[in-house]
Amino acid sequence: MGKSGFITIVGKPNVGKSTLLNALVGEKIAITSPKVQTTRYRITGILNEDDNQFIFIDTPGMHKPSHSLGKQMDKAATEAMADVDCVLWVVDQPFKKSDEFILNRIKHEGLPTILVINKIDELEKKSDIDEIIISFMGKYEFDEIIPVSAKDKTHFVHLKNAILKHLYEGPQFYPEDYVTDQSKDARMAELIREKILYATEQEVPHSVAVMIETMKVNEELNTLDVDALIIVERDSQKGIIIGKNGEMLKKIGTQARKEINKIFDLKVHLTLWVKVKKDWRNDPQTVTRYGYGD
Ligand SMILES: Nc1nc2c(ncn2[C@@H]2O[C@H](COP(=O)(O)OP(=O)(O)OP(=O)(O)O)[C@@H](O)[C@H]2O)c(=O)[nH]1
Repeated sequence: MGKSGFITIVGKPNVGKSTLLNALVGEKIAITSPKVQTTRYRITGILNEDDNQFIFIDTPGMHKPSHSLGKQMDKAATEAMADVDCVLWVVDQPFKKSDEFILNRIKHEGLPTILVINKIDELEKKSDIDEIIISFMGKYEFDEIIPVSAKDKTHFVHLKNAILKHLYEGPQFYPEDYVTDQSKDARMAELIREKILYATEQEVPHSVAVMIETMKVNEELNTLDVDALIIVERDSQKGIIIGKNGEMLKKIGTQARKEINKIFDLKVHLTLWVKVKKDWRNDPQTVTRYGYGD
């Protein structure tokens, strides 16, 4: 009988948690970007392999929260560490004082934890990996310390074998064709947000939320008509997202549509709307309504 279980992926913002999740599952489940704090809620990605089922939980990068959205993100990451079989703590640099925040939570949960050193493709010398390993030694009784590259899928067999030791024999939790707990709406909204993260700078990416308003099958054209709402915090941000003569919005729409078509094997007709909701990230109710709350 195969094994199955839950594995939470935690770490600071931008260390490559979502890239690792996608690479392990073999499908784009979570959006990724070079901007910090891309992931805003916990996302489950499921890998079925050789009768085993790995249920990975990707979490928002842990940081000291400064607004309601940040508090919800932090809560999502912390709660995802309860009741799991194993934790992957992803890092890409030697231990710093700022890592104590996560270390203390890991110590508090006391779960089997694998330290995953990511982005080794970017390191020039083997001694750079050693430096990271040494800096984390003695901080916690890590089950294993495994250097990987989520980008190149390096040392994945070793990583999966290390995880398997903590999973349990028994029936699988999800059907074999199930890859994520996210709804189609949520995945589409996230793909649109990803294109905005790449297209905008400074505070704009962090001020954006995306919601799918309506989704209707158009039988005449054999398309799926999707209306999505992009929410920003200020009028100036609305101007940036729309761009001169609407060019920015058009670019975001085209990129999102192409990827949605590919991932869902669909023909989508996507219409984007932009709305200002002042300081929405500071309003707990709005944060929840936009899908980032409990
Ligand atoms: N070179 C290299 N880049 C990587 C690797 N893994 C992730 N990245 C890049 O690092 C950046 C952040 O990746 P994400 O997967 O979004 O990071 P995250 O930890 O989920 O980020 P948050 O959502 O902010 O917590 C992206 O630009 C990725 O392409 C890797 O193994 N090698």
